[in-house]
Amino acid sequence: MPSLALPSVDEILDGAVVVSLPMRVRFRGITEREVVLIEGPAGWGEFGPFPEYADDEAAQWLRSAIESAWFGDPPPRRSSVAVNATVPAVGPGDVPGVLARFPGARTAKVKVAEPGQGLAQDLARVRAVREHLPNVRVDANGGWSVEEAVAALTALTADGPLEYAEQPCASVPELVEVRRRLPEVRVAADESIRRADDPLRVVRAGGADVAVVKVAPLGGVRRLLALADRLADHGVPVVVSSALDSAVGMGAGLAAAAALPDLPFACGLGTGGFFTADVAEPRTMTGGMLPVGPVAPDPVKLAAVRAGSTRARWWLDRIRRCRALLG
Ligand SMILES: O=C(O)CCC(=O)c1ccccc1C(=O)O
Ligand SMILES: [Mg+2]
Repeated sequence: MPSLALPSVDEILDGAVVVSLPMRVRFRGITEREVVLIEGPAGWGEFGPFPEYADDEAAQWLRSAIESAWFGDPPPRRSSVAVNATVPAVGPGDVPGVLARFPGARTAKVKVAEPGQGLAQDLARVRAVREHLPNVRVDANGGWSVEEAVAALTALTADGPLEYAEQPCASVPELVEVRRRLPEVRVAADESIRRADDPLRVVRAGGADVAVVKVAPLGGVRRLLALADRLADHGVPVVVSSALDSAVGMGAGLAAAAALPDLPFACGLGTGGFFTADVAEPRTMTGGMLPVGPVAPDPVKLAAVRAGSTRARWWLDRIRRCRALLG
């Protein structure tokens, strides 16, 4: 991919569609997910860096969208991928309704350390999930101090096993310390990889047992696969996860998961059900698995979720700036 010529900004913007997908539940503080779909000779790609990301970080997401639309997916090694249920910071009473959107999933990732909530709420939510599913991981999005992480993970593992704790604390030294204090709890790094200049730093420092990897922030499927290769040299397996992607972006995540030589954990690619409308017919989850393969947007569905002209202009300007940064 780096050796291939990138399309011009006019080629990228020709046919680009800005969409706003309404969400069923608040997640990451948002209730509407805006992304841009671009079309190239190999199919469709998705550009959806979160609005607060600076251009240098967002440029990697553009590289990823270009890869999908101009160069397509690498060969798959599997035709379907096991996914986890993703449980936002809801009350225990809402857990069954959330889990119902992930038919057959045996693993749940439960959000914890939500601002404004406490350990009692995390424990209640995780307990409610354990009544339905055997396998639970938690994601704190860096929300705990080391002391809070040790207390929370001790309490959460007193009740039952945890597959791993994703980004319990924000910084690499804190992750290293949590691992040292709780050697029996696996730590997964997400933001320490996705938002780092050097995605291997956390692993070299001894801060992660598992790496959560997302296609767009890493600059595309092939870059993700190259990173997974290097992580494997350190004995660290990867879990491919979404960035709240539309059905098009999810195709890239599924393509990456399908191309990996080893895939020991369920992937966080089941979040399509968070949207009440998407750009294509939702993939059908059966037995906790999603089928691999690209999708093209459905023109009728696309028209229904098209963003207004002010937001569209903002996104297309952002693409212009990011394309310039890719050189
Ligand atoms: O991994 C999953 O189960 C779903 C994806 C997810 O949690 C996520 C989606 C968008 C932004 C951040 C995150 C995250 O892992 O923190
Ligand atoms: Mg995470």
